Amino acid sequence: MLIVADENIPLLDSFFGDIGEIRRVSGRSMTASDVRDADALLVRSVTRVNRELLEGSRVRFVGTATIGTDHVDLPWLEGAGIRFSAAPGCNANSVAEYVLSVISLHAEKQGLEDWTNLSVGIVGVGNVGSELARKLERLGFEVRLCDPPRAELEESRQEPGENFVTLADTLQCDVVSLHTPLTRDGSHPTFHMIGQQELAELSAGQLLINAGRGEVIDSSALLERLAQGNSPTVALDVWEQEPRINPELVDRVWLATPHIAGYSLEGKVQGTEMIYQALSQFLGLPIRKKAGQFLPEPALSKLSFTSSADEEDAIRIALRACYDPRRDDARLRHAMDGAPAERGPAFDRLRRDYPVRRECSSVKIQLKGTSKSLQDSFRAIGFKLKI
Ligand SMILES: NC(=O)C1=CN([C@@H]2O[C@H](COP(=O)(O)OP(=O)(O)OC[C@H]3O[C@@H](n4cnc5c(N)ncnc54)[C@H](O)[C@@H]3O)[C@@H](O)[C@H]2O)C=CC1
Ligand SMILES: O=C(O)C(=O)[C@H](O)COP(=O)(O)O
Repeated sequence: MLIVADENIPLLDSFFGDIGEIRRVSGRSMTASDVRDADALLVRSVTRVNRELLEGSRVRFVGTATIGTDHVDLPWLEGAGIRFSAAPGCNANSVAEYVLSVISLHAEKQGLEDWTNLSVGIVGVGNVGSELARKLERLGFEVRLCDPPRAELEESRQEPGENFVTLADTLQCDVVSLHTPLTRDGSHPTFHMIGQQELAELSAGQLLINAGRGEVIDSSALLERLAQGNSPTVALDVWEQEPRINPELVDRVWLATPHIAGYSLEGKVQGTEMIYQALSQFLGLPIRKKAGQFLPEPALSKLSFTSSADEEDAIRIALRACYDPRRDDARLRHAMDGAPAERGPAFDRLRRDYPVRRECSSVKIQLKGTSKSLQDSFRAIGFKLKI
């Protein structure tokens, strides 16, 4: 059995080595000739999986080690009888931690003494949005949720569900965080969902975060908005036309990262684990391996705080010890300084050579004499506590 896989999927040998022969190829430049004699294809988000890639091949199974599936022509795969599996939720916690770190930096920049005074609107309340909402609510933030597809579903089932609000209501919040998939059809398409009109609703003091897909924001409209007065602060992890992103937009936004919100080691390895499970099931093989067995000891495993610690400082220190988006921002800005033809490859290299980043759950926090509210905050973020 031949498995063709994106070389950037971690732990290929550990998970798939005893299932078949593995051929590693570049996900970005994968062609039909790379996959023609494969039985299974394993990809990440940078490979367009469609008729052009797969027609005439032996491929019977496609797995993507990602949450998003907008790079895959699902109707075509179904019509061709090819089994497909994604990795829903694999890196949801990683994205939620990215957003928390961004909000904490924003609160500090605003000189806020208590970051929970910010209201947060979440657009798209699936695996990522729900995980983020859970953490924020436990921390004490006011959170507004916008998810028309879920709202309609719950209404049609007459289920008591979340108290969803409209996009317009969400845009009134101090922070607006986008977590929808990229869709172009259906009753709630997200392509350019945030355009000129929506951007005009946002003003200085507000923070707009996009860690969903770049095309959810109309970037020409965003560039225009950022050139006007009273414009919002913007943090972008995802971009239109990756990897050849617009350097002018990078210049104009406050935080710019190269689509790495979901790049915790845990998130990536769980993605591999989920497609390993799906392929094993498809082939009728037992599932013997688990992500946890391949996760190394974290470089930072313990942090201590005593009663003298200021609560806001303690949370900031701990969050940023795990993940500080400013490092990724600096790397991306540096990559954009290169020659125009070099920028796309540089964007991809930042992602390929991404340093190991561990989630907050890998760090144990030792607390001596600290308040109950600080303990609750650490737990809400996902840290383990030793009191
Ligand atoms: N930046 C990064 O590294 C990552 C980005 N992502 C992106 O985040 C997206 C969301 O991930 P999950 O929460 O796991 O997906 P999910 O499928 O669990 O949830 C998406 C939610 O968005 C809602 N939605 C759809 N259209 C909407 C609209 N027009 N307005 C408001 N809500 C709408 C859906 O009803 C659903 O509840 C993924 O599709 C992917 O594109 C995911 C992981 C990492
Ligand atoms: O899971 C998703 O969806 C994502 O956006 C991934 O984090 C993207 O990572 P790559 O597949 O582009 O490495």
